[in-house]
Amino acid sequence: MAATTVNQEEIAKFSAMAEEWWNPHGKFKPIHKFQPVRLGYIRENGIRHFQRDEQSLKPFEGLRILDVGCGGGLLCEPMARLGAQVVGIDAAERNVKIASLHAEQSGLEIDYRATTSEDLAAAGEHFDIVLNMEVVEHVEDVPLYMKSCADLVAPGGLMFTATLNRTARAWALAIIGAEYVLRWLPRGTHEWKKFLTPEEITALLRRNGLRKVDETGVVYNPIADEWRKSGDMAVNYMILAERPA
Ligand SMILES: C[S@@+](CC[C@H](N)C(=O)[O-])C[C@H]1O[C@@H](n2cnc3c(N)ncnc32)[C@H](O)[C@@H]1O
Ligand SMILES: [Mg+2]
Repeated sequence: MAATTVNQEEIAKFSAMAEEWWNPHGKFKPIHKFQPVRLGYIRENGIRHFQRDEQSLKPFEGLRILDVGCGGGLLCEPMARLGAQVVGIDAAERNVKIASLHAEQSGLEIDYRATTSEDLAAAGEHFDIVLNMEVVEHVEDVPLYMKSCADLVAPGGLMFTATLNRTARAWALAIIGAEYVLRWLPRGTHEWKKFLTPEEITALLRRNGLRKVDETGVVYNPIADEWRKSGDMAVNYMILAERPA
């Protein structure tokens, strides 16, 4: 059998929840709550890196963006609104259908495809920005996944990775807290041993020709009921890397 990043159980799990993607109070509530902090991070770093006008309504005009494991398109749509040409891929056919339908309703043109990073990389495509957000902890064959995502980054391009750290605190908060106590996520959403540390992600990026340019933790502030950037990377974190031009 050829190497694959697809874990069929994971794909079945996400397919079964596909109707929920755009419900801010549904099974993807945590992702909806992450939106402001992660969109701000992508926008701010994209503008700085590609020397775009901060005041522009469409600062990503002319950039090609790939969203790997795009789900219902929660990141693709805001990227298209910022002016980017967006390709969204997901191994779950149902996600791609839901995402396409939603984009149509939103009046946005987004190229959604039911495929994987390894197949797209084999086809030789390249993007200015690759978004790898909340996916790596759900794939089979992490080295192949990270290699194919990295291969998709054009020279001078960026890759954003967001995931969960493999710490005792991540087990307590992201699994026991979020799945069992608060019930923010369905039980079984995450498997602790699949989490990767920032050092592991950074090493995988480096091995595949990308250089880390920034990293940040993302923490929940219960008083404001919002997620914010933080120096604390013990649970949720994001890493920004570039492929030197
Ligand atoms: C937690 S969701 C994240 C969705 C989206 N990136 C976001 O942050 O809004 C993980 C997504 O990755 C997809 N996925 C899992 N394994 C994949 C693979 N090997 N290739 C492509 N997509 C995959 C799942 O179907 C699911 O839609
Ligand atoms: Mg996840």
